[in-house]
Amino acid sequence: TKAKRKKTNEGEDDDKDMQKYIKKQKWKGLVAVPEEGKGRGVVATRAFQIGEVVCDYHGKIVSRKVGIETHKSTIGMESGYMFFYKDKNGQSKCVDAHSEECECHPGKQTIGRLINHSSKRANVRPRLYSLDDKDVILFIAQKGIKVNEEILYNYGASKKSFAGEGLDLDWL
Ligand SMILES: C[S@@+](CC[C@H](N)C(=O)[O-])C[C@H]1O[C@@H](n2cnc3c(N)ncnc32)[C@H](O)[C@@H]1O
Repeated sequence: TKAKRKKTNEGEDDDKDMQKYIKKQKWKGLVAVPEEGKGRGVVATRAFQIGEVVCDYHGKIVSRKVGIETHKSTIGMESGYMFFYKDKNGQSKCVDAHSEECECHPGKQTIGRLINHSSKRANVRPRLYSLDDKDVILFIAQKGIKVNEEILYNYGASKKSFAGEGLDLDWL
């Protein structure tokens, strides 16, 4: 029916928009702001519905091994911007976002790398997506998100896990 077709088209349009935002790293409804005790953080400037794509974690896809090496060699402002995951073939990989500016978007601060951690107040969760055969880590709203709410996800790390080794992670 017409209504059904319209709905399908709307879904396709949403997908096209999302792919454009991933490629251009131009997500809507988010702003980076200073968050007390956490450095910077990401806050919603519009409401997000449960299940909506909020943004992605943008960086360079590397192997877990390379990710660990880079993680160990980064300090200060460049430390803590690695996203470890398993790809669709079960291979351990890492999104390396340690550089303030990535190679593919010079002069641009990508927003996903600025999302802070919370185990109790997380409102987005990561989901693996593929675009042009490249892995993309999307953040999906796991509950309704209101304007001015900080975007948070559970890093899934603890003081004892790899990310915490030798680091002063009081906030975990
Ligand atoms: C991926 S970055 C998040 C953005 C970071 N706050 C910034 O200003 O660039 C991860 C780092 O943010 C800080 N961080 C994340 N969640 C935090 C929290 N709940 N409390 C305090 N610091 C946090 C830690 O320094 C961590 O290494």
